[in-house]
Amino acid sequence: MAMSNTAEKLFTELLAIWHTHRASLLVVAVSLALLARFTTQFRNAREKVSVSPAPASPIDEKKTVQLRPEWLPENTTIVTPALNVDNHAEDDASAVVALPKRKRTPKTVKGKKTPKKAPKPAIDYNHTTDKIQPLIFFQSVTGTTERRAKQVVELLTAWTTGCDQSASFLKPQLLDLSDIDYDDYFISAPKAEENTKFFYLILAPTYNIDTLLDAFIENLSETHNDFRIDTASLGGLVGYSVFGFGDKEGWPTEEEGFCTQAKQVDKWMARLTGRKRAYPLGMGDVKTDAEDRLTEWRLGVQEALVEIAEGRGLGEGVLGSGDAMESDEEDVDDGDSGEDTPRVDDVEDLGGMANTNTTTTPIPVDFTTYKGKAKVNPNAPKEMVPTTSPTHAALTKQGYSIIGSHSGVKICRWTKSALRGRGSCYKYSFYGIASHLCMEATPSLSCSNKCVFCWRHGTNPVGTTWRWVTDAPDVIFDGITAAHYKKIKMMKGVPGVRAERFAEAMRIRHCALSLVGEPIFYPHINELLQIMHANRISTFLVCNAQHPAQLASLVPVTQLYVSIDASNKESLRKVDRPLHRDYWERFCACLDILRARRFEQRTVFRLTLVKGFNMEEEVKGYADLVERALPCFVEVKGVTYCGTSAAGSAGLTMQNVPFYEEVAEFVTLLETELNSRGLYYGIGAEHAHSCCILLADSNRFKREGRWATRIDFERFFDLYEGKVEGTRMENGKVVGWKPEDYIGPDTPEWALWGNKGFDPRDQRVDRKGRPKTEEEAKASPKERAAARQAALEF
Ligand SMILES: Cc1cc2nc3c(=O)[nH]c(=O)nc-3n(C[C@H](O)[C@H](O)[C@H](O)COP(=O)(O)O)c2cc1C
Ligand code: SF4
Repeated sequence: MAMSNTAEKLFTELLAIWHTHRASLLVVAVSLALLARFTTQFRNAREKVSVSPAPASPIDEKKTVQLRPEWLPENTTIVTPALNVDNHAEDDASAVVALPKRKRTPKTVKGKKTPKKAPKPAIDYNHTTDKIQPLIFFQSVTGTTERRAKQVVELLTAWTTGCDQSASFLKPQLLDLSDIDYDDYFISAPKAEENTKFFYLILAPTYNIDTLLDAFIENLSETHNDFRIDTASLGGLVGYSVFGFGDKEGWPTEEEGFCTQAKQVDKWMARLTGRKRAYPLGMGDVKTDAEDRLTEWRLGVQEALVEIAEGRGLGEGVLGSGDAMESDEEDVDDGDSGEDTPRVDDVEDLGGMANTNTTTTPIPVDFTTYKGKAKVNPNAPKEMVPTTSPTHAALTKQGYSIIGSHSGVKICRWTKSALRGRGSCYKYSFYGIASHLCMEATPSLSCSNKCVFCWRHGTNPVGTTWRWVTDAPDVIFDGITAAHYKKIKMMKGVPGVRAERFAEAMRIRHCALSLVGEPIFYPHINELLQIMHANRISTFLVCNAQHPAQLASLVPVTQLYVSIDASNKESLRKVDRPLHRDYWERFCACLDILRARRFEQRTVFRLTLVKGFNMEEEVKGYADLVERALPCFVEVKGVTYCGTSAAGSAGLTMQNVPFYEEVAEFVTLLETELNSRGLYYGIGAEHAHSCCILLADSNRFKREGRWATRIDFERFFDLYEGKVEGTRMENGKVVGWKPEDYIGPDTPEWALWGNKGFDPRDQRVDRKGRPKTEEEAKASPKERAAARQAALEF
């Protein structure tokens, strides 16, 4: 009872206080709430700042590299859920600011796209003054399409010279899509005389594996979606038509994949030309009717050419005249309703319309039999190099072991040479890596360049984004090491193999991630590197300076390379033939990243000199690049001629291979130029046999007047594993150590400039394996040229 009275009294008093101070209490409560909210916001903001910690390494400039959204990786296809946990490339890196990742979409839209609708077909052709230049493009992996394209050119040439309208035609030209620069033909019509008008014919096979055609199609789509470029930028053409080759035995219907890539090419060309399809897409089955279908198509094309030449145009609005909306795939991502398009026929109806004769113009059903829903998902990821592909066959024939579907390993000539005591490659002379302890591998056989000196043109997978089935890093590691050991074991019975070296070789100490392709393209490169480091395998990684986002987020390696294939934008375009249109901006961003990381890991510029392409007049330009990135080392190497037809078609011959003396002269000039700018690089070592010379930063890699370019590998791992006090790896970043901390012994006398770089403990042999005397070892230029051909790439 007493308790209840007290409570009642307390309640009455509180009520009285509330009535008296109601206003002030409310003000206090609101203020407290506002303060609490403000504090929370402030704390969140601070937490966000700390997500990008300041670089732990002693980076002197705090210069940040802006990563553009379009440089961030996309389209990573993961095969097992376990792989999905960490796509490293989305992380940021020291001194690198990553912009928010753009939406995952196969498109590269870089701004607002205007206009949305492709213009109606209007042919800018004056039949009294203009001439038609037919260009016949083809892509071929096994040669069928190339042969057929040549036939078409021959027949068209005969027809254009003999027909009534012959005065209107220029001689048809044949162009291989593997060799041309897309930008010269597929952004806008090529530059020519004012009264020359172009007509494109494209002959394309279909492959359900990656070929160069994937890159071509991607390029067409990017051009269409690039806001800087007119949506119908090929509107200047007078017309186009596509013919596809496929195989009905393996891909019986279009739904099952017959000629899908030709259909895609046709779709994008319709868009890019503003619906100037002069004749419907033709398709032929290589095993049955290809010849008949091709003849039929060619005759149709000729008729269309006559109409254009006589000033009758393409026949606007008529089916087959190039309506850009004719495919079920064409509009999925465009947001284009197509409301005012004269003929937005649903493709599923086209076959039906033809059959029921509801249209006045017959549809050549043999060519375009669009019907039914696709059962095969055209966007399903492909294997980069499936076992059934010509690329797989070609690589295997050349001694590569393909691991999974996108990685490769090969034991190089130097590994064999070192096993037999006949000398290691330049990596031994410069850095102390004995070739028999080295494994050469890549987790990505694909690349985003088509360098003139690359032997893989035509069959190699290329692309600007990773879009393949992805293998797990541990599977790749197990596969490449097992394949490497297997190949080493095969050397057991080879005459001259030294027992002790053979035994040593059964423990891989080093991995050169460079072979072919672009290793940082592989989305799980960081995990793969970490597995290697955990096994105390040191890593040299060479990248092509086209993937700044991946480079920025790469974990430290023992030595990080960037290929510098030219000193300026124009020259880089000619030498590397990059697929990325913003290749120069990407390249420069990679240089800035290299500069930011030069105190974390040893950074290297790799120059490959090609006479007539990137040597002459470029010393100053290369010096500018060195000044920009300040790499620890600059390796200068003469190109190795691969002697394939691909090299020939890229315009490369033996004349483009510089002599060692020419490389030496170039390096001396570069050294002088750098020194004149206060950049004290000097020639630290040479390996004449590989036509390779090393420039090194003398402030960092010279001790008491002696060059110290070699690496202390054990020390590298001790630092990496935190076994040296104050050092560790933290979140994939170096803490408490720098490249100078793992410098090895002085560069040996025999590797220094002027001594040619051959370890005297090894035996020099001639090309037939016979021992060379000291005198014979002083090779003539001719012998050196021959040796240079034998020298392997990295
Ligand atoms: C690995 C491989 C994959 C192929 N994929 C397809 C396909 O998906 N659809 C198709 O219609 N034909 C396909 N073909 C058949 C080729 O398109 C056909 O053989 C063509 O003629 C090859 O042309 P080329 O010799 O000019 O490279 C494929 C052939 C190979 C060897
Ligand atoms: S970067 Fe290497 S693999 Fe790629 S195209 Fe150039 S040479 Fe070939």
